[in-house]
Order: sequence, then C-alpha cells, then structure tokens
Amino acid sequence: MKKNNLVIASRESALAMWQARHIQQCLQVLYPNISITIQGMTTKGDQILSQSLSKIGGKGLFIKELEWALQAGTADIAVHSLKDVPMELPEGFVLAAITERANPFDAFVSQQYTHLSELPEGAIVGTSSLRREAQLRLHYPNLHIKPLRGNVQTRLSKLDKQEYAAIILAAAGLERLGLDHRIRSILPVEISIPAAGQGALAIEVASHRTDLLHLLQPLHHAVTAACVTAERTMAKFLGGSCQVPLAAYCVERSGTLELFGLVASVDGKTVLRASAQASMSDAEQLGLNVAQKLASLGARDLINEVLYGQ
Ligand SMILES: NCc1[nH]cc(CCC(=O)O)c1CC(=O)O
Repeated sequence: MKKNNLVIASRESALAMWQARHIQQCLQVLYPNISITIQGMTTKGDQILSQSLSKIGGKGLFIKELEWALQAGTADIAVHSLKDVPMELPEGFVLAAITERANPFDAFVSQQYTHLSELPEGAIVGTSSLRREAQLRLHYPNLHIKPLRGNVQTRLSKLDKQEYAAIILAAAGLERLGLDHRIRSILPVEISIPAAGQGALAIEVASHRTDLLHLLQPLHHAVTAACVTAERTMAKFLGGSCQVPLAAYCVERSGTLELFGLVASVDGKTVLRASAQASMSDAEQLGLNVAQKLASLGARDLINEVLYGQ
C-alpha cells in the first residue's frame, strides 16, 4: 500500500463495480484514514462474449488481468464474485477474506410468468450455465433451453426483447444492482442447487502481502467461509468448473453444516445427488465426503463424458 492509498482492482461490469464499491465502503468505515480507490479493468472473459464460457476455458478468464495488477503492485486487492474464482488459485495468490454471503439462490426472471411451473411446453428459457440447464431439463424436460451470455443488464435486455420467455440469474447479482423487482420467484434448492460460492464475495491478494491479511480480517465471515470451503472442496475434488453441470450448496444451522452436492449430464437425464453433515470445523472433510459419495455413484465418469464425449 503506497502512501496510505489502497487500490482495489475490479472488472468493469456494473455488478463487479458495485461489489468493489461495497468493499471500498466497508473498508472506508473501518479505516477512515486510508484513501481507497477502485481501478476498473477489462478481462478476456468480458471481451469474448460470442462463445459459451464452458468452451472458452472458464472462470480464470475473468480474474487473470486483476491478478497481474496485484502482482505488479498497481493494485492491492481484487474483489471477485467467489463463484467466478477458480477452485485452485495460481501460485502466489490467496483469498484473504470471504464476505458474508448474500442470497445464494437462482432467480426466475420473466415478464409474463411467475414460476417455472407456469411455462408452457417449448417455452424458451435463457441460461448458459450447464448447471442451471441440467437442473431445468431434469424438472422441466419440455422447456427449450437457449444460451444467454453477457452481463446481468445485457441478459435482462435480451429477455425484454422477447428473445426468451424467462431467464435464470443469480438472485444476489440482481439484488446488488437494485434489480430485485425483476425477480419473480426464487428457485428452491430442490429445483436448482446453486453454484459453489454463489452469493459470496472473495478478496484476493498477492500471498506476500501479509500486511493486507490483518487489514481485511474484519470483512471475513467465518460461517460463510466454512460453507463455501465445503462447496469448493467438493467441486475441486471432482474436477468441477463451469464446464460441467456441478452444483454445491452448504447451509449452516446451529453450528452444523449440511452440504448438498449434485453432478448431472447436461440433458438432465442422469443426475447424481449426495449430502452429508459435519461440524463447522470440518468443512473441508465434509466437502471431500460428499465428493467421495458422488464419485462412488459414478460422478467421475459422468464428468469425463461431459468434458470429452464418450
Ligand atoms: N456468472 C456470472 C456471475 N458471477 C456472479 C454472479 C452473481 C453474483 C453472485 O453469485 O455472487 C453472476 C451472474 C449470474 O450468475 O446471474
């Protein structure tokens, strides 16, 4: 941190900038004497919108440029949606804090309809997430799933142009952007298990910046961190990325964690589920446990089939 000035690196989408400003405000309250600025930057993932994310190489594409800034020292911290952070960070970087999770669930957004169950046969539903697609196909095999990329506003404008009868977005993103009025209903966990880390923010720093670990500590939320550790450990063990339909959601009740995991084929015809409970201190073991249960049901073969064909 040069001259008491902390620089936050962020992608430039409205959601990313909201998230960076949120962290900026939290830190500013804690440390009124530090000047905190946000440096927006474009990532490869933001530029390549034409192809599906699952084909162009996944999550790392949205954070690499921010990591270069951390490495070069032109920025001190990077704020990410945890969902977009790869299960394994490149060497030399750590997540210094995980913030309290917002709404972790997927939202149903439509002009005409209130619930997924109201959609007529063949209705076009927009999502480019294989996780959402597989779970939609499982419960509503007669819907037509059509790819939908771009930032949240772009996706909403495509819905408004009647290209889709409905679209599925993360509730947290809509709420942060003040677009919660667009949410017609929340998809319960029985219909759509969220992505690992959905709804939580992660603050990344270069590992050698031990000065920042202490500074960021007040933003760290232990319960959220335990839950997302279970989710991300499960996904990592199974080699999960956004290139396979994999879902992981962990909830904490009175000190006990419960993790729900799912691996599916994209067509939703094969769906493997497993769950388990553990104490807060055993989050990693819980993730491994559920991953092993899924593996024993054939999750590895299913994932390889999705990734490489038969
Ligand atoms: N994949 C993009 C992305 N990354 C994080 C969010 C939402 C916010 C969050 O999950 O924390 C979104 C949009 C969406 O999935 O609708």
